[in-house]
Amino acid sequence: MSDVSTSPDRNGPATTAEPLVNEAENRRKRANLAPLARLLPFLKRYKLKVLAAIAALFAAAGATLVLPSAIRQMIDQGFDSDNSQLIQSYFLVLIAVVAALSVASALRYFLVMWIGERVVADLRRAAFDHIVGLDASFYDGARSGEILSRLTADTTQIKSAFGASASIAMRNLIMSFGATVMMVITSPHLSLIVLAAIPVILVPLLTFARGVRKRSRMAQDTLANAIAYASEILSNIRSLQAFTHERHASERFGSAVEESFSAARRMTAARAILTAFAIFVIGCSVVIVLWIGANRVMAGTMTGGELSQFLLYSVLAAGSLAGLSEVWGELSLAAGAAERLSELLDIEPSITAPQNAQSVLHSNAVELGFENVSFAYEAANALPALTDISLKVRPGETVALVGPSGAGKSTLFHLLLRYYDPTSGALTLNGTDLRQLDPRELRTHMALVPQETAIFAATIADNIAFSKPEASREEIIVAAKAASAHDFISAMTEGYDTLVGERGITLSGGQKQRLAIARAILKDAPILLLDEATSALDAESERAVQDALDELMQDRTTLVIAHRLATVLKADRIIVLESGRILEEGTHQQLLAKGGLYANLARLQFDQPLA
Ligand SMILES: Nc1ncnc2c1ncn2[C@@H]1O[C@H](COP(=O)(O)OP(=O)(O)OP(=O)(O)O)[C@@H](O)[C@H]1O
Repeated sequence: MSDVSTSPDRNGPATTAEPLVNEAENRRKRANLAPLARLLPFLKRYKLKVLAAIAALFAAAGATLVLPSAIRQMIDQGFDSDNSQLIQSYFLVLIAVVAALSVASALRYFLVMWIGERVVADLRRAAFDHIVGLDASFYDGARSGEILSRLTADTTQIKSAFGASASIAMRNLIMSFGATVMMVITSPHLSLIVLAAIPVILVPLLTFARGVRKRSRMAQDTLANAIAYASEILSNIRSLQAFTHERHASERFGSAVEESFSAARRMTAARAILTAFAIFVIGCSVVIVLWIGANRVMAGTMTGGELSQFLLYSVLAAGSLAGLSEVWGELSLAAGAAERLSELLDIEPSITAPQNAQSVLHSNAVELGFENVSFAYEAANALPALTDISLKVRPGETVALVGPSGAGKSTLFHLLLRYYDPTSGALTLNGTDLRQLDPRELRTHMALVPQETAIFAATIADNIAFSKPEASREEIIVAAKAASAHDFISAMTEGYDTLVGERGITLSGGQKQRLAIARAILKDAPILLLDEATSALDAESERAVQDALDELMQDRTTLVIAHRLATVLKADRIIVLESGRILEEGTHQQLLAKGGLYANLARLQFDQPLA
C-alpha cells in the first residue's frame, strides 16, 4: 500500500527520475550572461544600496588612478630640496587620497557583499516558496537532491557573482578604462605600443579562460551528483543498513567525490597555468615598456616621473584586464546557475485555483462524488490507474475501499486531494467540480491520515499542531487524548515538549499513527481520508488506534483504504476495486455472500473467521 502523503517516492529509487533539464542544452545556455538579467528584479529592491556601491566603486577607482600621477609629481619635483615645504603638504594629500581609497574600498566591499547575501537570501526564499507550491506531477519526475542543490549550490554561485565577481568586474572595467585614458594622456607614444600589445595578451588569455570555465563546470556538476546521491542515501538510511549496503554506498559516494576532486584538480591546474601565463605575458610587456621608456628618459624625451606614472597606469590597466578575463568565467558560471534556478521558478504548477474560485461552505454535511472518472499518471507507459469510476459518498457516510495492490485506491485519494486532476470525468464536493475550487481551500476540508505518518524534527506538540499551527496546548492535549496518544506522550521525559528525531525515528509505528490521528482530530475537517496501515500493531495498540479512529470517523464523510476487519465491518459500504475499476459494492455480508473477489480478498487479507 502506499502513502499518499509521500507520493513522490513511490516509484522506486529517485535515481531513475529524469533530470529536470537537458544537460547539453544547459551547457549551451551557460555560454552567455543573459540569464543574469533574470535576477535584476531582486536587485531593484535595493536600488539605494546598489547606487551607493557603484558610487563607492567609482570613488575607489578614482583614488587609485590619482596615485600614479601623485607619484610622478613626487619623483619629478618632490626630491628637489627647494620644495621641501611643498613635499610635506604633498604627502599629507597623498595620505588623504589613501584614506579615501581605503574608506571607499571598505564601503564597496560591505555594500557589494551585503547585496550579494541579500539577493541570495531572497532568491532562496522565492525558490522555496515556489517549490513547495508545485504539484505532485512535478515531484513524480524530480530528484529532491537536485532541487536541494539548486537551492544551495546554485544560489551560492550567484552570491559570489553578485558579491565579489560583479564588483571586481565593474572595478576592473572602470580601472582598465581609466588607466588606459591616463596612459594616453601621460604618453601617447608609449600608449600606442602598449595598446598594440593588448590583443596579443588578451586573445590567448580569454581562450585559456574558457577552458578553465569548462573544467570548473565539470567539477560543479560532479559535485552536485555526489550531493544528490548522499541526500538520497541519508533519507533511506535505515533500509541501507538493513540491507548492509553501507560499503557499497560508501564506495559509490567515495568515487563520486573522487571524480569531483579530479575535476577540481584539473580545473585548478588549468587555472594555475593561466595565472603563470598571465603573469609572464603582463610582466614581459611591462619590462618592454620600461625598456623603451628608459631609453627615452636617457635620451631626455621623457622625465623619470612620467615613465613611473606611465608604468603604474599600464600595470593597473593590464592587471584589470587580466582580472576581468578571470571573473568573466565566474560570471558565466553564475549565469548557468541563474538559468537553472529560473527554470525551476518558471515551472508553473498545473493544479491551480481558477479565477473566481468558488468557496465551499464550512459544514459537516459534505457529499463527495466521482462521475465517470478516468485517470492515468503522466509517467511514460503509464496504464490508466482509474477507469470510469462513478461513486457517491453521502454526508457522514463511511466507505471502505478494498482491492489488491495497484488497484487504484491511493489514486482515488490523490484525485480527491487534487494532487492531480482526472483525465476525464469529474470529482465533486457538494455538487461543485473540484476544479472550480482553490486546491488549498479544498484541502482545508479534508483530514488525511496517511499510512506512513510524516513526522518532523520538532516537539510532539508541534508535530500534532502541524494540522493547525495556531492550536493552543489545551486543544493539542484534547486531540491527543481522543487519539489515545496522551498516555504514551505523558510517559515521555518531557511530555509534549519531547523532541522527536527527524522522520519520527524515536517513535514506534503505532505511536506515529496515533499522532497522525491526533493531527486529524485537531484539524476537525468534515472529510476524512484514511489510509489504514497493515503494520503489525500489537493487540493493545491496535485497539487504541481503532478507538481513536472510531472517534474520528463520527459524523464525518469518510473514505478509508481498509485493511482491518473491524473497519470493513463498520463501514456503511465497501467498494471493491480491481485494475482501476469498481468491481463490487455492498456491505461485508452482501459481498461475502456474493463469493467474488471480495470474499477471496477477505479470506486472505483479514485472516479472520468470516461471519
Ligand atoms: N506517481 C505515480 N506515477 C505513475 N504511476 C503511478 C503513480 N502512483 C501510482 N501509480 C500507478 O497507478 C496504479 C494504481 O496505484 P495506486 O497506488 O492507486 O494503487 P493502490 O490500490 O493504492 O495500491 P497499494 O495498495 O499497493 O498502495 C498502479 O499501477 C501504480 O503503479
